[in-house]
Amino acid sequence: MDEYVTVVDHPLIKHKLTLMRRATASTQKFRSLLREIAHLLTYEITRDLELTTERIETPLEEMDAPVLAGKKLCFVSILRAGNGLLEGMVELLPSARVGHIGMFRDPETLEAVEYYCKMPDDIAGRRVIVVDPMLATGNSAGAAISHLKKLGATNIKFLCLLAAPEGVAALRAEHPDVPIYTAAIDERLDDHGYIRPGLGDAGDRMYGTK
Ligand SMILES: O=P(O)(O)OC[C@H]1O[C@H](OP(=O)(O)OP(=O)(O)O)[C@H](O)[C@@H]1O
Ligand SMILES: O=c1cc[nH]c(=O)[nH]1
Ligand SMILES: [Mg+2]
Repeated sequence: MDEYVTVVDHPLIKHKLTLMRRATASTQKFRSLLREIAHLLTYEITRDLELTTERIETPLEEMDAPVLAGKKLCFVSILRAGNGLLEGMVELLPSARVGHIGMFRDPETLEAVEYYCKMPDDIAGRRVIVVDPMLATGNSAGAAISHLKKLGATNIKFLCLLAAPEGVAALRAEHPDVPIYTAAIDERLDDHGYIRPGLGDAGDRMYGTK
């Protein structure tokens, strides 16, 4: 891998991801773990946010205290499963703008089919973080990022929970300017485009649709 791929390596993330992988994890447990991991991943992916200072008064004296500058952030959730990560992210950064892009994978071709898109008008000027728990073939993330670039976005990162080596390679090739952050890279993709060992279908596990 290269410097554009960050595996966020932390014992808490590894432990919580293991709990999510277990086939016995309930829908409720799966969702709450995803939200918790989203907090930890957000901590890492926002490490380079600029700061400025504000003059404040503590109970004892005045000081110049650090605050986030600009706050021109936009999170883009790839529906449906992206919303599980998004929820945890907006808890940490409640002033971020949010865009949604609906994608499903054609089960035969594994190509991404877009069915919805709603973005803030000023997306071109924002730092964009695209989120989807699963990076399998890379088709969904690649198509979502291409759409955002057509809308003028130039500063884009991609955040997922679990990636296949094939998806990382495909996304690096299609969008070499987009850094990828993930909690883990698994062994492989299977013949149906599932990440192995993986955790199954993230959307179905989050929403109990299977
Ligand atoms: O890298 P890819 O091969 O494109 O696979 C990853 C995509 O597959 C899943 O979505 P799915 O199509 O199951 O839709 P859902 O989120 O509505 O369940 C997942 O949430 C990603 O969006
Ligand atoms: O393993 C996979 C692959 C694509 N989408 C998922 O939700 N899981
Ligand atoms: Mg999807």
